[in-house]
Amino acid sequence: MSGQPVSFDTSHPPHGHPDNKGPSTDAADKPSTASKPPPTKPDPTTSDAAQGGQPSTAPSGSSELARLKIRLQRALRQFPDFPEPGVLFEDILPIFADHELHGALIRALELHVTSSYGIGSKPDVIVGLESRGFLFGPSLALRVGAKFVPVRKKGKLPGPTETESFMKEYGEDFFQMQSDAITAGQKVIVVDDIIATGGSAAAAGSLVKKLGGTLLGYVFMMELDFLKGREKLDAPVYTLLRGQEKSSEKEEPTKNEDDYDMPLRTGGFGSDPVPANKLTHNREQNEIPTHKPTASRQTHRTMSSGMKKIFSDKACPPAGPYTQAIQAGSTVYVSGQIPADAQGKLVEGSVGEKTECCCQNIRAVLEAAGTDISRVVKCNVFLTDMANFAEMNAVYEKHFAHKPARSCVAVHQLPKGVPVEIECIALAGDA
Ligand SMILES: O=P(O)(O)OC[C@H]1O[C@H](OP(=O)(O)OP(=O)(O)O)[C@H](O)[C@@H]1O
Ligand SMILES: Nc1ncnc2[nH]cnc12
Repeated sequence: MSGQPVSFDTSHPPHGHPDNKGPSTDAADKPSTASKPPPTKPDPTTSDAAQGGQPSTAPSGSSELARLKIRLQRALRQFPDFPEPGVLFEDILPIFADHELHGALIRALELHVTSSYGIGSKPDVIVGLESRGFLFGPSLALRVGAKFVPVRKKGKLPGPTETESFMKEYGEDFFQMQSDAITAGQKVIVVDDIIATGGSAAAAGSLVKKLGGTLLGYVFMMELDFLKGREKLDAPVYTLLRGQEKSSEKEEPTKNEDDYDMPLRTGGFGSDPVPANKLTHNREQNEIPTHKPTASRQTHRTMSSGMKKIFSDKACPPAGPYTQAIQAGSTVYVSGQIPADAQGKLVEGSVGEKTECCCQNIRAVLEAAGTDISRVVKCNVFLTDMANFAEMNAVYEKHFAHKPARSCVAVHQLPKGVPVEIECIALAGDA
């Protein structure tokens, strides 16, 4: 799928532009400057051939890095609606499928590390996150003379381990490191392909610190800027390539193919609505595509399904393959709301306080849909214990004063061990 507009601003050279030989304007270039060349001498494995045909005249670290980045950026692909509808998936694998690009990637990362962490702050350990961090972490470690240590999902590493939890698409997950993987005071860089919400990287950073390591920083191939994952990290963050920068381009005029004079990356849907949580769902209210969209079609045109996704950043974000609410015609279907806040964190307290949180989430989602709680037609309340009915009801009736139709059932279990969940169906604002 070529010829799709891209979303990043015009200060960035577009993907694949034939004239794009100048240095990237990416802020990520900053740590490496001509006045601060890499402290280590290039070794034979960083020769032109190994680097995929870089010029034989040794360029300065920063200009070489800029050129490598342009080549790498062109190779990226995006797949809309993978692994589920509404997700714009960044595919880094074409880089590894081409040995020159693969070499370029490792060289680019090496340039960053050697120029940013000179003598005295050279990393002792590169920590890679399962599983895509394993694709390049070991090669980078070899290049910079560090050891490689994996962070793995729970239950994969033998012997004593340290464990850290983090939130991902289907609830909580756990990362582990072997307890003896890092010795106290060792300097560590954490690497991974993508930082999205930052949960995985933050958990890895915590593990490094638990083991006594000194966290020098994080290095990613790509960042989904709008998710602000880097705010979860307390060490410097470097991102090599440009990822999705915005959750939606709704406010901007649709660009035409003619606005671009170059081939764009295969499968690029950069101007499309883009993901927002761990699996990066569309952040705003977006139409659900029912077929593979063309660039202009997916750029904010009404889709033939007529369904609209609703998202509120004031309610608990989706924690799986669902949307907070879907508007279909004049009806809004709100997914079951559990007592978790806008960061997805479970609220503590009584069943009454938890019911209050469920109701507040419903209010926020309905508001995002342009309607409100007084237009709720039907509620379904799920309790894990009917003994909590009265306490739930006392809070519920304050919110649903107009007494919509309701069912209340006791269920064996609810997600994340919560005692109450409430879903509802409402009339849309314009109904
Ligand atoms: O910043 P976050 O929101 O935590 O998301 C980023 C993580 O998500 C992806 O991994 P995934 O869990 O899909 O596993 P994989 O690498 O095994 O595919 C990606 O490779 C990062 O590790
Ligand atoms: N949009 C995305 N593409 C690839 N990997 C991801 N991990 C989290 N979000 C992702």
